[in-house]
Amino acid sequence: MAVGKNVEDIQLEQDYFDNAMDVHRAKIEHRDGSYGSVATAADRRALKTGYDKLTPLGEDSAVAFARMTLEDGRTHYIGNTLISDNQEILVINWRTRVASRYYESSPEDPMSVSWKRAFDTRGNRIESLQDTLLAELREKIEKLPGKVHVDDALLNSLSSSRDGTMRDIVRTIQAAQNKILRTDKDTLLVVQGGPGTGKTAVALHRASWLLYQYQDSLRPEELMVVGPNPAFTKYIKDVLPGLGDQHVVQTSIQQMLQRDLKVRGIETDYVARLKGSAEMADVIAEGLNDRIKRPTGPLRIRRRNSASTINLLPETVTEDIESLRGEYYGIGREKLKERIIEHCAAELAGVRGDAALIVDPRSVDSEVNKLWPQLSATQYVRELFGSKIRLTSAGGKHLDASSIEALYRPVAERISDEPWTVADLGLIDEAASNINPRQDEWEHIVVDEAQDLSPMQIFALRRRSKNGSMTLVGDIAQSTGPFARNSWSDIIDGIRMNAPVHEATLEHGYRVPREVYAIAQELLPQAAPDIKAPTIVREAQAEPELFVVAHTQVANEVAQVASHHSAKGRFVGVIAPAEQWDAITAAFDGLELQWTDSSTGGLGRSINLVTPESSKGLEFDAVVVVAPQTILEQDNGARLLYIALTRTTSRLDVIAPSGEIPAIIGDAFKHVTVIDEPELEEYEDVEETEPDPGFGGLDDELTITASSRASTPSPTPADIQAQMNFGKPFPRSRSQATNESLETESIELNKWEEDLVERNAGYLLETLQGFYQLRLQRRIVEEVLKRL
Ligand SMILES: Nc1ncnc2c1ncn2[C@@H]1O[C@H](COP(=O)(O)OP(=O)(O)OP(=O)(O)O)[C@@H](O)[C@H]1O
Repeated sequence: MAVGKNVEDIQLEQDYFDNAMDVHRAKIEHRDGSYGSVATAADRRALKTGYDKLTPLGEDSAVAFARMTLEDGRTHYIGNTLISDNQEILVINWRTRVASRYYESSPEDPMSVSWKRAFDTRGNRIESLQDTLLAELREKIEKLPGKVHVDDALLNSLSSSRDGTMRDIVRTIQAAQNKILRTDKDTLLVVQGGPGTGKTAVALHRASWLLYQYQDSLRPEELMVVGPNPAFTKYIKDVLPGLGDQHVVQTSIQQMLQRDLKVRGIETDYVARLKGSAEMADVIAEGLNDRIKRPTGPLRIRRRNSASTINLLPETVTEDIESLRGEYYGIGREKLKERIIEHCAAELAGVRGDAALIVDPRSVDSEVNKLWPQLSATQYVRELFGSKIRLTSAGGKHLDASSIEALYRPVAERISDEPWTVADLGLIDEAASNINPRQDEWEHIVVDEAQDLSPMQIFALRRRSKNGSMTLVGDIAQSTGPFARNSWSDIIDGIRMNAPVHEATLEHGYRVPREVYAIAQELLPQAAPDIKAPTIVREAQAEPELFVVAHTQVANEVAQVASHHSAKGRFVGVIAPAEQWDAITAAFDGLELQWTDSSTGGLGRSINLVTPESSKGLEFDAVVVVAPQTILEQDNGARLLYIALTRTTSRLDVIAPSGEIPAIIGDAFKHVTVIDEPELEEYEDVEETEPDPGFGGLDDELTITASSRASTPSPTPADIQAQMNFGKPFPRSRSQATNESLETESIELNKWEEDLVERNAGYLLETLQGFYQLRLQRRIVEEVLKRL
C-alpha cells in the first residue's frame, strides 16, 4: 500500500528532513543544550550527560530512516539520534521505547500504529519511500497463511551487495530481534539462532541500546564485545561506531587473553581439549600451592647495613605460611614478608626504630623466595609444563600419565621463545587470576560465536564480568573445534553469576536464500539433530550449482568460478579445506587474480580464501565451497560443511572432485555440471574389461549421468552410477529414461540445460565406448542426458 509515494509527498518529507538537519547542525554548533521538553527520561538523561551522546550526524547520514503514525494521529520520525527544536521533538532516537513500537508493531498486533514509512536516502536526500498500512497488510497476510511477510526495505537490504564489513540494520530490525535486543541489562542473555538469523546484528545493536538505555551506569569503556577471531573483529568493527558508539572495546577471545605474548605453537585437539578443560583450573591452583614450601630450618634475616642476622624459628614461619595459603598467591607472598618483618621486630624488641628499616629487605625477599617464590603467570605455567614432577603433583586425580606426557614441554631457553598456544592463554589467564585479583571488570560483555568456548575461556570471561551481565550469541549447529557441544547448558552453568539467565531463539534466516539453505539443511539432522532449522525469508537470484571436476582440475575450476564472480563485482568467499590451499593459490596466481588470505586477519574486497572453520560468522555475495567431502570428513565435518554452505547472501557454487560428492548434499542440487577431463589418453592405460551384462544398454533402466575421471581399477557401471548419482536416482523426477520414452518424448530444454548436454554428451559417449565397448549413437546419449 502506498500512502503517498508521489512527488509532493517526497518534497514535503524532504522539507522536514532539511529543517531537522538545520536544527541538528545548529545544536551541535552552538551546544546550547536548550532542548525543552524531551520525549523520554532516557533522552533527557542523554541531554544532561552532554552532547557526547548526541553524535553529530555525518555528511552521509540522514536525520531519519523511518516515520510512524499512530492511530491518534501523532507522528514520530525515527533516526540515529534525537533532534529537538526547543519544545518540539523532530526526530526520536531508535533506541527509545516509543521507537520500539515501529519495530514491533505488526499486522497481527498493530500496537496503535496506523502506518509506517521507510525512507531510502542518500545522505539527507530522500530517494524513495515505502509505506506499510498495517490494517491493509493484515488482510493480505490472511489471504496467504503460513507465509512470512518480508517488507521491501528488508528485502532491499538483504539483497544488497556486501563488501567485507558488517553494516547496521537499524532501519529494518525485525520485531523478534527488537524484543531480544532490549532485554534488561542485568541478565545473562543467551541467544541461539541458525546461520544468518541476525545474532551478530542483534548482539551489536543490543550493545548500542544498552549504552543508551543505561547511560548512567554503563560507559562505552565498560562494555566489551568479544568475537571468535581477529578477522571477525575486523568484519564487525564499523557497526558500533556507525551507530555513534565510539569507545566500546572490540576484541577476539584470543586477543583478550593474549597480553603481549606471541602465539606460535600449535597443538592437537586432544591437547587443546585437555588444556581447556575445567579440571585444569584445579591443576593450576594446585600447582601454585605446590610452589609454596615450609622451611626446613631457621630463617636467617640480615640486618640492614650489618653482618648480624635475626633467626626465626621454622615453626613460626610454617604457621604463617599455612595461614596464608588461602590468599591470592602474590598477596600471600607479600603478607608473608610483612609477617617476617613483624617477627624480626619482635625479636629486636627494645631496638629503636621501624623494623622494616632495620632488616635488610633483600634478605627478607631472598628468604621468602626460597619458600614462596615470586612468579609471573607465564613463568609459572612455563615451569609447570616443563616438569613432569610438577605436573604429576599438581595433576592429582585429574591428570593420568598420558595427559602428563601430552602436557609436558621442555622449557625453551628464554621465556620469549616459549611456543605458546591458544589454549595456553587460558591457563596463563587462570594462573594470573590466582596470583593477583583482576583489576579489569566489565559492566557488560557481549560474546559472539559463544558456542565454541572452552571451559577455561568461559572462566576467563566470567572473572572479567562485574555481576554476570552478559550477552552470548551463537548456534549449537555451528559448534566446532575441541569444545564442540550439543547444548548451551555447560556454558550457562560455567558463566552465570548473580544475573538471571534469559534464553532466546531467533527463528528467521535472513542471510541465506531458500534454495541454498535447502542444501545446507540436509546436513542438519547429522550436524545437530535437536536444532530446528530457521525459517528462510527470501529466494535466491540463481540456483546453487554443483561442479563435478577431475581431481587435477579442481583448483583451476575454483579460480575460474571465483574470477567469474569477482568480474561481476561480487564479494567472493572461497571456502576450502587447508589441503587444497596450495593448489588454489597457485591457480589464483596463474590467472593473476587479486585475492586475500583471510588467515592474515582480515578480508579483502574481492576474492577471499577462507577455511571452513574460520568462515564462521562471515558472509559473502558469492561463496565457492571446495571439496565438500574432505570438509565432511574432518572432525565435526557436518557442522563445518553446514557453516561453509551458509555463508552466502546470494550465490553458491560447490566444486567437488569427481567421485567425492557427499551423498547427503548431492541429491539436493538441481544444477550439476560435470566438467570433462579431455585427456582420454589417460584411459589407454586402463585395462579393458568386458562389458558388464548388468549394464546392458538402453533397454535397462538408466539412472546414470557421466563420469569424468578414470581411476584404477576400472570403474564398474555401479561405480559410475555411484559417482554421478550418489547412489540414488538423480534428479528423481527425471531419472528413469527408457528406450521407449526416448523414441516418443520430445524434451524442451532451456539454454543452460542444452549447454550441459552439449558439454557432457561427447564425454559420456567416449567413456561408455572406451570402458564398455557400447556402440551408441551420440543422438541417443544426448537424449538420455536430456532426460536426466
Ligand atoms: N533485521 C535485519 N535487517 C537487515 N538485515 C538483517 C537483519 N537481520 C539480519 N540481517 C542481515 O543478515 C545477515 C546475517 O546476520 P548476522 O551475521 O547477524 O547473522 P548470524 O545469525 O550472526 O549468522 P551466523 O550464525 O552465520 O554468524 C547480515 O548481513 C545482517 O546484516
